[in-house]
Amino acid sequence: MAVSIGVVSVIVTLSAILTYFLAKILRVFHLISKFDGPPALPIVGNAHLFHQDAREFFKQQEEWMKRYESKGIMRLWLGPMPLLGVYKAQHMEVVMSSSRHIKKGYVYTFLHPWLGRGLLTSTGQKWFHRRKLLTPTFHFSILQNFMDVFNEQSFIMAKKMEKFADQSEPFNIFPQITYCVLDIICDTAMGKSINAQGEGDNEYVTAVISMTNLVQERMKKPWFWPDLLYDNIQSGKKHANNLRVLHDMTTKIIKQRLQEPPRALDGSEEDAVAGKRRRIAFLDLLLQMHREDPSFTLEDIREEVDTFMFEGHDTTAAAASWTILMIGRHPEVQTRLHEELDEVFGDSDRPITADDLQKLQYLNCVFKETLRLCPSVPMIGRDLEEDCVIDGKVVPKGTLVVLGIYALHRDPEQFPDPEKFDPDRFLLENSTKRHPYAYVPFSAGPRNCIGQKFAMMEDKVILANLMRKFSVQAIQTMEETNPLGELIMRPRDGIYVKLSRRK
Ligand code: HEM
Repeated sequence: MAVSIGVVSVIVTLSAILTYFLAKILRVFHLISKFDGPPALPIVGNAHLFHQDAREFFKQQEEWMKRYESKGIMRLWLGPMPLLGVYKAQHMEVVMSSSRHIKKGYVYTFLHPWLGRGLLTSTGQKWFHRRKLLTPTFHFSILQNFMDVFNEQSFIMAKKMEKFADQSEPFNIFPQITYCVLDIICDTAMGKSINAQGEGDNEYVTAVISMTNLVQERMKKPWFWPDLLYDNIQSGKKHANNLRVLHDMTTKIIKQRLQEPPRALDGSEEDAVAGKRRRIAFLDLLLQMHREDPSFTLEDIREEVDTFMFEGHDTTAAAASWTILMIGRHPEVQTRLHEELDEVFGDSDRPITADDLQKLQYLNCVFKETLRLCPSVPMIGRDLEEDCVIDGKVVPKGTLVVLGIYALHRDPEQFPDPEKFDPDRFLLENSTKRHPYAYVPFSAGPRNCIGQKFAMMEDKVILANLMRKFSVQAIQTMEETNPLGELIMRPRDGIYVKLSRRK
């Protein structure tokens, strides 16, 4: 009798657990099925439809987004996992403005080995604390100190470009800009000059570029996801090797700098050898925080320096390169830009100041319009930790919400004739009525890009210093560059241009 009571209670408990999970699954299925999307199969969902080729996959996403454009919501099943793509301003607002939906999607875990649980990858209280701690490091007064670096490196790049000027063969400008922004981010994040723009191979630069590519490759290929498998294939071994180079370098620099006397954080100190102001880097500010509060450890500092290195190079390189493509394809825009630059700088080749940037309003519009059509971060993933309501329907906890910035920026209700490149859309008089979440290349709300002002200043200095010297002619359409919409939106086939000297 005692045995049968035991058996019955086990069966009852198991049934209760099973019923609980089944009810949960059915609830998710029931709620998600209220949203439209391509027909799905049991178990695999829509995974069998996905193109393996990166370019074809991006085109497929564009085609799907178009199909469900009127609502700006599209449902997909990644196997048994529900995914909701949203790309109307009012839906973006629901997720982006909330301080509850801040958990990054699963694919961000592939950044953990490199970036740890730093600002980009952490969530909950840890993220909140870090964000509060780091926000002052991006204050305008700190960024102004970086203008020297932006000018110095973009002058080096413009000088190097002279060899391409007036030659009949086009060249790929994307790698040149990437090396320039790598020099800038190493100098501003770590206070270290690595001379990526120099001729020689640099182990650290090679590792940053290779690591970024490997992480993107792994995100795209679910069969690369289990560590046990990944660690034993060629990509995984390369990943491990890069990781050693990257962490060795940042650890070495942090330790070196810790031995030195702290630098004046207002950048007022003179360098006795160089005879000019000693620059400060983000690292100096982070070390100061460590001195004041050792619970912010050296490992925490490394996470943040690595995060700035990762987030601060590909994004800005892509944005500046796409802008050059757009300028090179629109002669009327180029003429207006040259007129504005001539008005501010005349014949002078002096460095650009923060005040000059304020005056370069048309450049600002050109850059913003480029980020509309070619947002460096084309989409963002959020793992819902609680239900939310989008378009009057409940989206259940556990759904991966993909905020489609690329598609959002093409909403004809917000941007009539959306494929047309028209910088005037961003003149003050044309943008005041737009929904605040219709244009979000840097995301918006509590989890927006902390480096937004840095990126805008840096890229505008790079572009202005190039365009003061050269005219540019692009030989591809955007389509012909074969854009890929991965973690970063980048041209698969590079950006080929011809340059001619202005004077
Ligand atoms: C054109 C250049 C850039 C664009 C378009 C851009 C865009 C973005 C976007 C869309 C996000 C949100 C990502 C998400 O929620 O998953 C983000 C986050 C972030 N960005 Fe940027 N970014 C740029 C440049 C930079 C630079 C130069 C830095 C650093 C120096 C930087 C540092 C960060 C960090 C640390 C985060 C995470 C913030 C947080 O979660 O609190 N970004 N960026």
